[in-house]
Amino acid sequence: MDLLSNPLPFIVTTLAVTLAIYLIKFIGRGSPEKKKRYHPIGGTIFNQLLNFHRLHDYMTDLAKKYKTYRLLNLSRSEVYTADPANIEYVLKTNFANYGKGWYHHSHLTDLLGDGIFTVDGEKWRHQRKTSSYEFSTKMLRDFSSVVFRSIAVKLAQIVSESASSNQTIEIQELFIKSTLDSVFKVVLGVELDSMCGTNEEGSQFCNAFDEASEITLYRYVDIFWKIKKILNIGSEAKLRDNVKQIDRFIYKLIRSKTGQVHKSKNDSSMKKEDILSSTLTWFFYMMCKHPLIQEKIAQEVKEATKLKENSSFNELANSITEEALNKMQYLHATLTETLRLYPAVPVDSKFCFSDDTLPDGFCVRKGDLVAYQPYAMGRMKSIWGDDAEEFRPERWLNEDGVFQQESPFKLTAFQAGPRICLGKEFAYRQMKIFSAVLIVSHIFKLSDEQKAVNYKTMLTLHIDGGLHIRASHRIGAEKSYSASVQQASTNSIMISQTQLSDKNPLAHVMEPGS
Ligand code: HEM
Repeated sequence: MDLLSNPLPFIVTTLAVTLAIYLIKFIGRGSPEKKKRYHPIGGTIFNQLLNFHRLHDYMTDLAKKYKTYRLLNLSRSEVYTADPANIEYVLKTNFANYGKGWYHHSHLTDLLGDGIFTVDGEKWRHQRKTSSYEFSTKMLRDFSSVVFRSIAVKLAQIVSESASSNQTIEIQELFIKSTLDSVFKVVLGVELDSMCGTNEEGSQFCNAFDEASEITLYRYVDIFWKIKKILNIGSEAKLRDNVKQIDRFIYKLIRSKTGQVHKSKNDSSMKKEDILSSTLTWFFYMMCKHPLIQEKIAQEVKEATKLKENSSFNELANSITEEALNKMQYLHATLTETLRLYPAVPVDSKFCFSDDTLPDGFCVRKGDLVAYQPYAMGRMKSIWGDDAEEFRPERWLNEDGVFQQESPFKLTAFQAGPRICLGKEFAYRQMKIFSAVLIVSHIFKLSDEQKAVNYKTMLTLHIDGGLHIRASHRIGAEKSYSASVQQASTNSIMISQTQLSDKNPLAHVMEPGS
C-alpha cells in the first residue's frame, strides 16, 4: 500500500507513458483547437508523486501561483481550480455537464454499489429526493440527537478513565469508532459498540470497512488497480475479502432484523463516518494548540446548558438540547474554522461530459477531471484575507457573536450546488454534541508538544499515526464527573433501552440500493 516505499518503477513508467500520450495528442491536434486557450500546466503526475508526502500543500502552492491550472495525467488533463466563480459554474450553473461519470463510478462501485455517491442522472435524482426528505424530518433529528448524546456519554467515560489513570489516549481511532457506532444506531437501530470493544463482530466489521475505504481511495493513485483486480492480487484481493466480510455482516443483520429494517451495504451515511471523525480529530488538535479557544468553548457550553456543579455525564449530555445547541455559536464557528483549514475532503473532482469553457475564459475538454480544492482555498489570501492561514473562529461571527454563513463556493468543505452534502446539519449536530460534552468536562493537551502532526495523503484528511492527547478533569469537575461514571454507565444503558428502542425513523425507507 505504501507508494513511497518503492516508487521508482512506478514513476518512470508513469512519466514515459504521460509524455508519449501528450506528444501524440498535441501533434495530432487540428487547427481549430489552436484558438482555444487552456489553463497553464502546473505539473505532471510525476511532480505529484515526488511531493506525495505533502501533496495538499504542494497543490496549495500551485493554486496560489495559478488559481486554476492543469496537471498532466496518463490519459487526460486534470484541471484544479481554487476560483469560486469556476467552482460555482461547475457545481451549479452547468451542473449537467459535470458528474461522477464512468471514471468515479468504476473506482467506487465495488464498495459503494450504485448508491448516491457513485451515480449521476435519474439514478442520482431519485436517491437524492428520497434521502433529502428523510434528512429533513424532525423525527430523525430528535432520534439522532438521543443517539449522539448516549454515545457522547460513553466517549466521556473513556476519556475520564484515561484522565484518572493519567494515560494518554489516541482520539482519532476513538472518533472513527464512535461515529460508526452512531451511524449503526441511527440507521439500523443496532448497537455496534465497536468503541468499547464489547462486540467482537462489530469491531471486525469496523476494521474491514476502514480497510475497504482506504483501498478504494488508493485506487485513485494506483494505476495498476484494474490489473490487480482481474488477477485478484495485492490490495485488490484484500478489498474483495473486506467487501465479502462487510456483506456477510450486513446481510446477517438484515436477516436478524427482517420486518424491522431492509438495508443494503450501500448506505450513504457509512461512507461519511471517517469524514466526520477526521473533522473532529483536527478540531481537537486545534483545541490543544489554542487553549484559550478551548476555555471559551467550555464557558459557552456551561452557559448554554446552565450546567450545575456535580452534574453527571448523563445529566450533562441531556442538558444539550436543541435550544442549547443553537446558543453555541462560538463552538459552531470553531468547527467551521476547522473545516476551512482542515477540510475532511481536501480535493474533490468531477468528470467533464462535453467540451466547455469556464468563467475565467479557459477551456476544458470532454473527459477531463475538474477538481475544486477546499484545502488550498482555505489558505488563500485572495479568498480569506491576509490572515487566511491563521486559526481564527471569530472570522465567522458578527459583532453580536452570531455565526454568519459564507458562500458555499468559498467554503467548499461540504461541496455546493445541487449535490451539496446532505448530512451537513446532521454532522454539525453530532460534532457539537460530542465536543460540547468532552470539552466542558475535560481539558485536552497534546501528549507530546514537540511531535509534528501531519496528514496522511489519502482522499480524506486523516492525521498520520492518529492524535495522541492527554486529558485532565476540569477544575472542580474531577470529583463529580469521575464519581458519576458508574452511574452514567447504568443510565446510558437505560437510555438505549427506553428512548431508542423501536424508534428508528429510517426503518421504513430502508430498501436495498437506497
Ligand atoms: C464533517 C462532516 C462531513 C463533511 C465535511 C462532508 C462533506 C461532503 C462532501 C465534500 C460531499 C461531496 C462528495 C462527492 O463528491 O461525492 C458530500 C456528499 C454527501 N454527504 Fe457529506 N459530509 C459530512 C458528513 C456527512 C454525514 C454525517 C452524512 C450522512 C449522515 C453525509 C451525507 C452525504 C450525502 C448523502 C452526500 C451525497 C450528496 C449527493 O451526491 O447528492 N455527509 N459530503
